[in-house]
Amino acid sequence: MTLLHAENLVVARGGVPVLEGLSFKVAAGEVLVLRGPNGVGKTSLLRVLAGLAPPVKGRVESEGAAYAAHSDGLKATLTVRENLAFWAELHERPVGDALERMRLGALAERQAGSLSAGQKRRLGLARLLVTGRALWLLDEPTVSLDADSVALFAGVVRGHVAAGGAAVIATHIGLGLEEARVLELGPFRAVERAAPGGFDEAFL
Ligand SMILES: Nc1ncnc2c1ncn2[C@@H]1O[C@H](COP(=O)(O)OP(=O)(O)OP(=O)(O)O)[C@@H](O)[C@H]1O
Repeated sequence: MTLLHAENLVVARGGVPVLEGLSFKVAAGEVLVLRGPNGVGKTSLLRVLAGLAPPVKGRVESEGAAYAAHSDGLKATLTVRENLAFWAELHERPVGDALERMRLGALAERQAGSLSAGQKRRLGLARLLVTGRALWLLDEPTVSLDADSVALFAGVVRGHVAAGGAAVIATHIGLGLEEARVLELGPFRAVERAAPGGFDEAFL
């Protein structure tokens, strides 16, 4: 079953096309890793896939996705448990075992604002579990995570796809998900973006 279908996408940021000619499908049970140098357009593409920004051209079809980005969208004054309860209510779902699965049990009564960067990240990822969405769109999900937490995260993704979910993940590091398909975005850079004289925009 296809959970995401992107067709002939042109993706812009700030009105400037950054990626073009992108077509791909993501099926249940699949992990697609987006790769490419800083500024190539991974975040911009994920925002379009999540429906947060429209594509300049092309189409995105999905049944809706859970999106997790740099700003985790956590409520700083609520506890870890309350944050998850808030998200669960929003999605009309039970909190279930999200706390335990992201090893947040011991931090359940702490205010989210007092967590370390990595702990906040784990809470942001626990949020995905309570959305009940089959498709996860993840922007650099392992930033601030230590090696154990990266492995924990990879295990949660593996469990999610084994249960019929799918994930699209922008990341610079290897996640140890051998089954993941990799989409290199470099070849899809929008031509208009290339400055004359071979100027390398990657260093802007
Ligand atoms: N708000 C914005 N307005 C205009 N241009 C932007 C904006 N945000 C990002 N850009 C530009 O759009 C291009 C794509 O950025 P994007 O964040 O999608 O890249 P990325 O591949 O996710 O990068 P990174 O690996 O550094 O996270 C970059 O050239 C960037 O400078």
